[in-house]
Amino acid sequence: MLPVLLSALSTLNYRNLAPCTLHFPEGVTAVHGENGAGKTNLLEAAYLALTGLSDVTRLEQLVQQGEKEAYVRADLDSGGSLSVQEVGLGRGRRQLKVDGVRVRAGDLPRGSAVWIRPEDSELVFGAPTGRRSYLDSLLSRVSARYAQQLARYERTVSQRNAALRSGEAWAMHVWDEALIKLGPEIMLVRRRALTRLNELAAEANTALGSRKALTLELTESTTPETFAGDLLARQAEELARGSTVTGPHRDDLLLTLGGFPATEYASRGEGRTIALALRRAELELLAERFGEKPLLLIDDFSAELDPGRRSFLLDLAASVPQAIVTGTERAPGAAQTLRAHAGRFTPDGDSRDGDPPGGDLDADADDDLPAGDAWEIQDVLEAGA
Ligand SMILES: Nc1ncnc2c1ncn2[C@@H]1O[C@H](COP(=O)(O)OP(=O)(O)OP(=O)(O)O)[C@@H](O)[C@H]1O
Repeated sequence: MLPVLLSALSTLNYRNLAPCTLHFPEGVTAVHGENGAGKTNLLEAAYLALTGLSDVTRLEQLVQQGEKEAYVRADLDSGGSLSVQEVGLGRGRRQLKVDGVRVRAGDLPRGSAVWIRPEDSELVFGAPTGRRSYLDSLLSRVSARYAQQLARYERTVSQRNAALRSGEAWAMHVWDEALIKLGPEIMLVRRRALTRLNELAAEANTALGSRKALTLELTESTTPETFAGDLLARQAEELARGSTVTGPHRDDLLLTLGGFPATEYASRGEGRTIALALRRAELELLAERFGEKPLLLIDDFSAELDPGRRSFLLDLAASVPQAIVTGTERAPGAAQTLRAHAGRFTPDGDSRDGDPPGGDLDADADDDLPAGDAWEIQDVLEAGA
């Protein structure tokens, strides 16, 4: 299958980024610049335009301060077949279009990008929620049915929790029935996927030079077989606490390094290594599922990493059809190098192939964007458009 390449990314009113259209060649684009220049924001915008996903709690955080709406657009090229994905953002609103037609987030190509960043260490050291959402968001991308069942399950848990808080013991059997229909399938898909994810993460951990074995295992609060009985048995406790305490929404992904739980025992560096292994496993799983390697976005390739692990990241970037690698220093061996400064990106003269600077970049190219104040943002954001 031909890889899908990001040929251009346009943004308007996105965080601190100046309006721009950046063009990307095949291979690695290195983006370097001082702290706060906008490097992470660029990767975040690319990830959003490609996948429709963002992990901010409020969408308005993505809109430039003082503005009401923001817009990002990805121009994609798959062996000459072109398509455009657009995302419009407003207060609490997000609208997506593919080739001008409104779509839902789940309709965007689900395996198109993987984002690796220093904050990934939180997957190891943070609360179970982060590890669960790593697994759920990966499985939701691998299987549309999983995404749908999980959304239904989570909605049912919220409704059941509301009923528990109102002391509606009489209504519990209705919610329990719905959970018992949805929960076991979620648990079984997680178990199956984890077998493969575990192998991929272990391979990546070895490739990263770790001498301690990494294993991934689910810590389940219940099982498909016992879920119905567990819900009944804990109903009194749940009514007292006002929340559902058993079910796949309470599972954790247990990471073990050298036989010890990594969350409690791993060093900072080991934690970063495990997080890198998890991201490479994500990339490999998506590639196996969709038959092509995703665009790789690597934020701050040198942060907290020794030379061996930096080379691992750079080799990983070189192994995919296209990657964007940021850092305060310039990633070596790139096909294109951009310098970030105050939300703007200018070409570095020193690109590997000696191309004249600027050939691939069109910063501040307002003429490439829809013209006028309201331009297509309004169109993209219009409810029901
Ligand atoms: N909604 C917003 N409007 C305007 N500016 C914003 C908004 N959100 C974030 N910023 C600013 O964007 C700037 C760039 O942030 P970004 O994380 O992209 O920098 P960076 O180049 O990755 O830096 P570092 O090397 O420190 O990681 C920050 O100064 C931040 O305050």
